[in-house]
Amino acid sequence: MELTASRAMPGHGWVLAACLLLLMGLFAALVSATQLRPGESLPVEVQPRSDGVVQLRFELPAQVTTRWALWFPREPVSRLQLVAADGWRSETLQFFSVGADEGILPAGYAFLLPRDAHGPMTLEAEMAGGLHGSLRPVLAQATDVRRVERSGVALAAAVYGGLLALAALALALAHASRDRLFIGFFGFTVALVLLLQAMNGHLYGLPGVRFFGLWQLQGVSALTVLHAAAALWLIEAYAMHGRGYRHARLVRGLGIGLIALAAVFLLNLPWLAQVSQAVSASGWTLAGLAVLCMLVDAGRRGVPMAWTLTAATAFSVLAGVWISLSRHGLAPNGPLLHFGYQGTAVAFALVLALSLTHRIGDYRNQRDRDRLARQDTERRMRREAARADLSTALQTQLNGLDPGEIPWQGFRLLMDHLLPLVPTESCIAVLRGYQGRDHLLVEPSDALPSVEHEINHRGLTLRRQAVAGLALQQPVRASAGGPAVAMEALVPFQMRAPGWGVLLLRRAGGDGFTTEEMSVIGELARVVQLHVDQAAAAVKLRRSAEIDALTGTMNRRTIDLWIGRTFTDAERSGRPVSVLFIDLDHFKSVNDRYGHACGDDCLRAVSTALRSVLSDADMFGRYGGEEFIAVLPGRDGAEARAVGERMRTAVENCEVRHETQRVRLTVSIGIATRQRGEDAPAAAVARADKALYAAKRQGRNCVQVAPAVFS
Ligand SMILES: Nc1nc2c(ncn2[C@@H]2O[C@H](COP(=O)(O)OP(=O)(O)OP(=O)(O)O)[C@@H](O)[C@H]2O)c(=O)[nH]1
Repeated sequence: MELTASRAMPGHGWVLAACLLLLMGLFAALVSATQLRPGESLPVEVQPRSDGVVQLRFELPAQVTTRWALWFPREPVSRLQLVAADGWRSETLQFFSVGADEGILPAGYAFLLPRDAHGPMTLEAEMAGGLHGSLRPVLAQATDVRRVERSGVALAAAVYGGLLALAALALALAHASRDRLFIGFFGFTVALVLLLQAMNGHLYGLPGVRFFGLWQLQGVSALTVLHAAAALWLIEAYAMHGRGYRHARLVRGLGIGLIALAAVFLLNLPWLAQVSQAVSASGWTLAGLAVLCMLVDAGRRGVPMAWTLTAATAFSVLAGVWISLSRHGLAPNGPLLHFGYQGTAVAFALVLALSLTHRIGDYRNQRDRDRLARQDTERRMRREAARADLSTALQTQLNGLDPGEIPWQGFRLLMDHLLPLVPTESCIAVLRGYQGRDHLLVEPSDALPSVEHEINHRGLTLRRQAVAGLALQQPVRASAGGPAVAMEALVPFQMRAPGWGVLLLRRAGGDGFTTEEMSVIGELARVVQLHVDQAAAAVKLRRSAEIDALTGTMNRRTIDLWIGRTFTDAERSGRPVSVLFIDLDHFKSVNDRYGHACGDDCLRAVSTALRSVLSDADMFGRYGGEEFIAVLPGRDGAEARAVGERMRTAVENCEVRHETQRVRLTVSIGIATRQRGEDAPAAAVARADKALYAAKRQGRNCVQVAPAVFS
């Protein structure tokens, strides 16, 4: 089975769009809550002076019904204090050190004006740390300022909470998947949270990390470039997943440069303080552009979510650059832009998180592929084990069987090994004319009578299907045209015509056999047939080594083997054994006169005539050329002479017909009987040979029995 790795999850785009819309809606609601409604604030005239002091002019209502406050968004000025001409001084607020009464996530600097303040007022805002362009004072009633502060806290909490939730998710995914990419995402998110906290001035009020305020703006710069390096590494790993990026070395070099820059910022060198912001903003922008290039390249290659990430990155870079410029008074500023940057950063992190969930789909596909591969391996191993088991069983159990029993036993073993692998209701092996015999094997065996009838009925069709040689599946119907009650797998055996055979397996219901099952059936059937053919051929070969090809009687090798055993048995039992040597008379002249083919016919005819005289207990064979031998266990010399005489007569009366010729032959016979103490045949054979020689000398066509000692 082939798996296509689905890169995108179904409905993923909709989930993403819905999440983003929800997030943006939440941000819009929270940001609007941080704004004062029209009429809630009074105008303030801002006049920066060359000595760094900013003059603020405004007019409070004459009626003192409520307390007024001046509120500044929390920008990174190191110190801020308001001074009135009459000597009134506000408390001093610092960006890098949050006072205990400012709360944990202050959104701005709030100064309560004197209780009785009314009419026109001029205040001087003394600040250190630059960034005058970002000073946007808001004059409102103290209760409204507190509400704006509370909304700011809620917005910041939502931003940090969302990002920290994504960081926790990244850690969980990293643990589950052991993919370094999720650790990268965790690092990216944590760096983003720290950066936003540092930029919003929240980091310096948190217990445990307050000390970070020591680095002042250089700390913010270090976090800026670290965040840029994390984004660079993460996007390179995500977008270039499994494939080298053309400019990978450049990107890595930039990343290492940014980390080195962060280390330099953390040295807190005084001369760097002035330029750290500009340098870090440039590094951040450069990294953003590199990320954009990689994402565009990835988008072109069809990496999922690459275009969405490109859009989110472009927004983030633009917002970041804009904020940087506006802080230096080079671009218009506004709360929406400030908070919008935070929203864009969170949206970017969310899009990235959703993009990374594609990896989960990849893992799932990979796991499915692994599982399928494992199942496939297990199946192959089971199949291989079954094949090996069957081969071993066939090798041991077919050995030494009668040729007629070999196919039956072989196909019985096939069923025994096949049925546990391919569960079926019934299994039938039909063999016709296979090695000269018909076989029908049925499992379960009590179905044999009905199967026999059915197979006879289907004989012609089955034969046609067997000869076609194609394994197939077909429905089995209870009646012609009726519904299918079972599926039948038909696997033909490859047999030499006119023999044919098929294996039929039936499975109840409509469930057919899988391709794998059909293949296993075919493979095991082939294995069995191979072994059966080999076993039958081996028997044939063994027989041909024992039998004389011309006469079909034992050959000399077999006779030598058996005569030795007969003599050993006779010595043990004390019974007599006689050996007869029979030689055709003047056979050379038969060959010369009628030809060799006629001579062969004569040898066959004489062999049959001689054998006809002997009993089953006697041994007979061709000893070589025109010489035969007979071994008669339990017969003494007199009995052997009588047998020899009958043999001689049988040949004498035999007329061999070859084409138009009629040939008559005679034989001379020499006989010897085992003597006491002889447990080997050599001496008796030699005496029989001498007796034969004597018979030839006597004039042939006669029988001579060897005396104990020839003179
Ligand atoms: N056609 C045929 N002839 C064979 C075969 N084996 C041996 N012969 C022949 O048997 C003949 C044996 O001849 P000889 O040993 O001279 O004996 P003989 O002619 O039978 O004469 P005597 O044994 O003395 O009676 C030879 O001509 C062999 O060629 C065989 O397998 N087929």
